Amino acid sequence: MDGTNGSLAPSIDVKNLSYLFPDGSSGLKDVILDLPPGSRTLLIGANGAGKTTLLRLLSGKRMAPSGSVSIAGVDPFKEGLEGVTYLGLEWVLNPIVRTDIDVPTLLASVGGDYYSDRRDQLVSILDIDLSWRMHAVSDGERRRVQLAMGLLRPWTILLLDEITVDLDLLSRSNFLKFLKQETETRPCTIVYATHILDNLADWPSHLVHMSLGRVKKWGSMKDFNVLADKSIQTGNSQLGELVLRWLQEDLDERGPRNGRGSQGKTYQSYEGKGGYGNEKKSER
Ligand SMILES: Nc1ncnc2c1ncn2[C@@H]1O[C@H](COP(=O)(O)OP(=O)(O)OP(=O)(O)O)[C@@H](O)[C@H]1O
Repeated sequence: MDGTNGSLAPSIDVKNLSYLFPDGSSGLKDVILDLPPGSRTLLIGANGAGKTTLLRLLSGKRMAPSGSVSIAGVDPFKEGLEGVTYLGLEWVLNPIVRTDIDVPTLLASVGGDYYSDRRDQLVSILDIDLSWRMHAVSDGERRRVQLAMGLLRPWTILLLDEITVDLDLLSRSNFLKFLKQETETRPCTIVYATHILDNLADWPSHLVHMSLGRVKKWGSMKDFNVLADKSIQTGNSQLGELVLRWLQEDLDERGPRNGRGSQGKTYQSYEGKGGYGNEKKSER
């Protein structure tokens, strides 16, 4: 926990949280987490590990899990969650940001005139040109405007599902600095799911490692003994090396998706079922 406002910030407390998708398949199994007020947590895991599922549950977007979730002492499934911002794919895909609309109008639509100081700060940090029209900007420029929109209201919990992939290195670095400063200057807590660890080693206060719908490990950066310097052999940060080891262990435990002993299908099991193989054969 950093800063003087940490104790006023919300904690995230998850006990034995399990979730089944509507098709009956398992989404989360007995997830236990205790993230302190004012923490900045990186949520780490291979594709399909369950990061989005967990973030959506924490935001109250999915219902009726077994187990309990408490955010700042409030159960997001029973009571409305004030101050929780979840920024993920659905939010990114909102079509309004591809129409012929100007930036000031968009920012005003999410409270920009009310939170004018924050608006001006975000416009500056994300290097946004107020004369842009949204149908005529690059992907990264559009993402910067979206981030300003998403972060404008002063949230107390921010759940970020990798949405910085389009940002150039400097914009991403400034954005992450801004988030760090937020947790240090006002009561708020962040969980950020990402695969991109470049220049991130001194950002998190906590790490969570997920695999196959479970939280395998979590703790503070100190618990994991991760420093911000680079490995002499590979040039990777110690954080990068730790995560590579975790993902390799997960793959070794699970086995390849279509390999022997896995539950995944093989190409063979698709033969005769109208897959690509069949179409190609019939063309010959
Ligand atoms: N609606 C659904 N019904 C059934 N299974 C689903 C559904 N949505 C996701 N899954 C499965 O749940 C698992 C976890 O998905 P999730 O999106 O949470 O992973 P993730 O860790 O966020 O992955 P990524 O890094 O690729 O974004 C995956 O194996 C996925 O196929």
